[in-house]
This record gives sequence, C-alpha cells and structure tokens, in this order.
Amino acid sequence: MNRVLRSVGATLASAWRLSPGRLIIAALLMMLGAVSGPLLALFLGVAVDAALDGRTDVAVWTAAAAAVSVLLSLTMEHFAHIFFFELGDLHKQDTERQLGDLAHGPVGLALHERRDAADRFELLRQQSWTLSQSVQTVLTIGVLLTQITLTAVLLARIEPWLLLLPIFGVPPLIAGRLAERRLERAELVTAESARLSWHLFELALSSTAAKEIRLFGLGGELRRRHGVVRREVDRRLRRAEWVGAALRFTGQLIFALGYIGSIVLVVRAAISGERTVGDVVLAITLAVQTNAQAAGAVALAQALQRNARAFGWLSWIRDATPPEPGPPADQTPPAVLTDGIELRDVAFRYPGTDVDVLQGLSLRIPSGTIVAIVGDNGSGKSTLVKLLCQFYRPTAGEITIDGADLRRLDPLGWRQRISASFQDYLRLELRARSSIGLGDLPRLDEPGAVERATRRADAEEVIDRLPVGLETYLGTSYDNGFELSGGQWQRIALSRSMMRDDPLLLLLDEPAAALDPLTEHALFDRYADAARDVGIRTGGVTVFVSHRFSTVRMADVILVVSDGRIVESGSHDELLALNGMYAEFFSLQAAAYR
Ligand SMILES: Nc1ncnc2c1ncn2[C@@H]1O[C@H](COP(=O)(O)OP(=O)(O)OP(=O)(O)O)[C@@H](O)[C@H]1O
Repeated sequence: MNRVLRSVGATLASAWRLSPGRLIIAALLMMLGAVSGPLLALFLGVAVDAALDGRTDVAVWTAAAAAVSVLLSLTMEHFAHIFFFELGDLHKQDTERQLGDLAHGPVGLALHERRDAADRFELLRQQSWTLSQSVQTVLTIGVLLTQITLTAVLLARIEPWLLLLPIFGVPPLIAGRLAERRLERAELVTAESARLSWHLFELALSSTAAKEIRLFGLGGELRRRHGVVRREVDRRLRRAEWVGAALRFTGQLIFALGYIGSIVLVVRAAISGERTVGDVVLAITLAVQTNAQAAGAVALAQALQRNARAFGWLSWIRDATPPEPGPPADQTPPAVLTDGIELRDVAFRYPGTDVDVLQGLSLRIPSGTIVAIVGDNGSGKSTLVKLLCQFYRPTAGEITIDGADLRRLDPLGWRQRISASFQDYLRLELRARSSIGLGDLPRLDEPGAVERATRRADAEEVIDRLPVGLETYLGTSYDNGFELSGGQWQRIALSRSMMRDDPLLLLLDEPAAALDPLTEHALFDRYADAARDVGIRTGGVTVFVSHRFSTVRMADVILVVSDGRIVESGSHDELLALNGMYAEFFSLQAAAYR
C-alpha cells in the first residue's frame, strides 16, 4: 500500500511540476464528467415520479437536466483526455530523462553490469506506456471517490441497507491486487529469459550476426532456441494470467450477488408501496453505476499497482548504486606523476558474486613506464583496467597514485587524465571529426587537435579514404553515412583515445584486436613513441593489454596474469630467461608466425 501511495504522490508532484495548468483543467473536466453519472440517476428518478404525478413542468426540466448530465458524462472525459495525453507525454519524457540520468549518473560500472539492474531497465523500457498513463490513473482516484460518495448518499436516501452495495465492491479490488502481484512475480522471474529471447530474436535482424549465422547454418537452431525460450516465458506469464483471471472472476461474482440482492430489496419496497417508481428507477440506475464504479475501481487498482511497480523499479535503480563506502573522493589528481602508480595487495570481487577475480595483486609502476599485461582469457586483465579507471573500487588492498589513495581522487577529475581505448570500443556514428574529437570534449573544436590525435593513432590513412575526410558522417544512421570496417572503426576509437595531450595514465585494453599484426606492430611503434613522449612530459604511465607477444615485447615491464594473480613480471628478456609461462606463450606464438 505504501508503495502505491508513494507512487501516487510522486506522480502528482511530477504532473504539478511539469504543467500545473493542464493538471487543474484535466482534473476539473474529469470531475464534471464524474458527478454527471449520479446526477443523471437522480434527475431520472425525479422526472419519472413527476410524470406519474402529472407535474409536467418538473418532469420536463428534470428530463432536460438528465439529458445535459448524459452529455456531460459522454463528453467531459473526452476533453480531459486531450490534457491527459499531453501531460502523459511530458511525464513519460521526464521519466525517460530520469532514466537517462540514472543510467549515465553513477561514476562506476556496477549498475550497467548488474543482472538485476538490467532486468529492471528492460521492464521499464517495455512498459514505458504505463508511465505515460500514470497521471490519468492517479486523477481517476479522485473521480471514483467522488462518484462513489455521491452514489452512496443517494442510495442511503432510498434504503440505508443499499449502502452495503459498495462493500461488495471490495472483493473484486482485493482479487485484482492479488492477480497483479502474481503477474508481477511472473514478469520478474521470466525477465532473464525474456531478455535472452529478445537477444535471439535481435540476432535475426542484425547485419553483424548475419554472416556467422549463415556460415554456420544457425538460422533454424536460433529460431528453435528462441521458440523454446519464448514459449517458456509465455507459458509462465499465461499461467499467472489465468490464475489472475480466476481470482478476478471470483471477486466479480461476489459483487454480482450483492447487486442482485439490492435490486430485489428496492423492488419489494416499491411493491409494498414504501417506495415510489422513481426510487426504483433511481436505485437501478445507481446500482448499474455502482457496478461500473466497482469495475473502474478494479481497473484503477490494477493500473495503480502497475504504476507503483514501474515507480518501484525506478526507485530500485536509483537506490541500487549507493555511494561506495570509503573516504570522500575530494582530491584532484597531480599535475604530473613523479612517483608512479602502486597496487598493494589488491583484491576484487564483482558485486553480487562470491569469487575474487583479482587476489593479492601487488605491483609498482614507476612514472613514465610502459607496462604490458598478458594472460589467459578471463584471468582478470580487463578487471584490473576497470579498477585503474575507478569504475570499481578494490574490495581489499589499495591503489595509490603518487602515494595518494586512488579512492580519494575525484573519479571525474582522474578520468580526465586518462586516455583509454577498450576492446569493446564505442562506434560513435557522428561526423568523423566529432567521433574522434569527443575523446577530449573541451578541445573538440581546437584547431589541429583532431588531426594530431589521428596521427598518433596512425589513422590518417583511414581518414584519407573517407569521401570528405574528417567531415564525413560515419555509420548507417545517415543516408549518406560511410560505413567503416571493424579495423577502421577501431582506428577511429584509438584516435579518440589519443585526444588528450597530457594524460597521467594511458590505457589500451586490446585496442588493436581488429587490426592485422603488421598494422598493430606499426601502431604500437608509433604509440610507444607517443607514450614515451607523454612519460617525459607528465610522467604518465602506459598500461596495455594484448595477446600479441610481438607487441608486448616493446613494454618496459610485462605482467603475466593467471587466475587473478600476477605470476610473472619483468622485461621481455628477463621473462624469456625465466623460462616460465611467458617464455612458453612467446615461443608458441613465434612458431605460429614463422
Ligand atoms: N561484470 C562482471 N560481473 C561478474 N563477473 C565478471 C564481470 N566481468 C568479468 N567478470 C569475471 O571476471 C573474470 C575476469 O574477467 P576479465 O574480463 O577481467 O578477464 P580478461 O583477462 O580481461 O579476459 P579476456 O582476455 O577474455 O578479455 C572472469 O572470470 C569474468 O567471468
């Protein structure tokens, strides 16, 4: 109940903030429509009695009033809808903006990488229409309460026992709520499968997936799997809907019994002469309206539950990433690195999991050093990169920057001093100049900055091939957009990562996976020059992850990571002399290229 009340309050507050005028007009129009129903019953009753008594004037006037009531009840809600529609749209846009803020807001990655958060984002995406209707839903509460009160007063005038009639409206309400709960549980339980089924369906539409799907002849298999998952989701949802329908039917049956009883009561009173024919007409008309009101209340309860659920998901996401415990992040990064970066006994476990993916990591990276990280898939290389970017804080141990705890550095300030490129790089479908220049937003329009970054990333050749160079629109979002190959996109991403002139940390997490070995080698040659230049100017440290040992050997220090631990470290020659894991990997790869 609290959840519903909170969502009602929040919806009204939001509608008032967005457009108080529309809210007031819509509420007034709805109220006019709402009172016209019970008034219609009252005027009809009086008109019938006046006609039977021969009071023509009264009969005509009350019949005319009844006609106006009909007109109002038929039209007012329609006009109110125009305002609701606009308010609903504003409310939906506002919620989407909030969702965007929530998605972009957290400084870390936990929200994006949590499965339970992904479920709620998906449910909100699917049910955004609920939010667009929430203002109307909430105002309908006032309408129904007014109608029910008026109806109750009129019924009590005829026969106080008739006041019991609205009580019969309670079972349908409770039944509706139970049914909604069942559906909600079923939706949450099936959210993961629903995501999977959507993913399998999307594969059929994706041009990237089309090649492998055709090559491996996977079309039928993917359709089959999609069908199995979809059927399972549908089966569970259908079952919840059937149980819900049975519950609702029971509730309505109880109301129907009360309804029949009340009509019998008034008709008997009229036969015995205690009530007039007008009273019977009034009671029957009101009883019909009571039924509609009960049905409206059930629908309203469902809509309120849905609204509360969507509101609950939004609040859940809002509360899902509380600020991480630890010292306040109020320090700015140093202008230059003099000492370097140090990891002391660092361990890390992803939120919601029970395995340490990094353990006991200790290491000192002196300023100006180039460090390469190698290791098996899943050994923890990218996770270490995420910790260095402050996407997560270590669960144990400490990372220091020139002796200062990394947690004390303002993440946004620290990231402004990082240049990074990731294996799952972003394809920013914009003008090439912007797609690169956004790597350092304040310098997007600085003359020569984008060109310099392109040179550092060895990507001039990619730009030269574009129809209008840096001014070319990239990607399929534009009619005249130029689509790039995977490797070309990666070079654009690399250029973006080269935009910052004075980074303290250069991170390259397999940034060249889509490039051929020769290109990667040439790129890293150039990159190493840039890194050393940065090292001299700012003492900046370079950390790169690569599976190509020909590239890795250029680094000053190579770390071999296995199962979240550093198992070997040293220069290329030192590690070869050690004749351990690195030496084995290196000779295997060298033999493959020979
Ligand atoms: N968001 C996440 N939530 C839970 N576990 C995760 C998450 N991201 C990665 N992991 C787990 O952490 C471990 C290390 O993953 P990581 O991506 O750091 O490996 P990697 O060495 O970079 O692998 P690769 O060479 O394949 O890129 C893996 O076991 C992976 O399953």
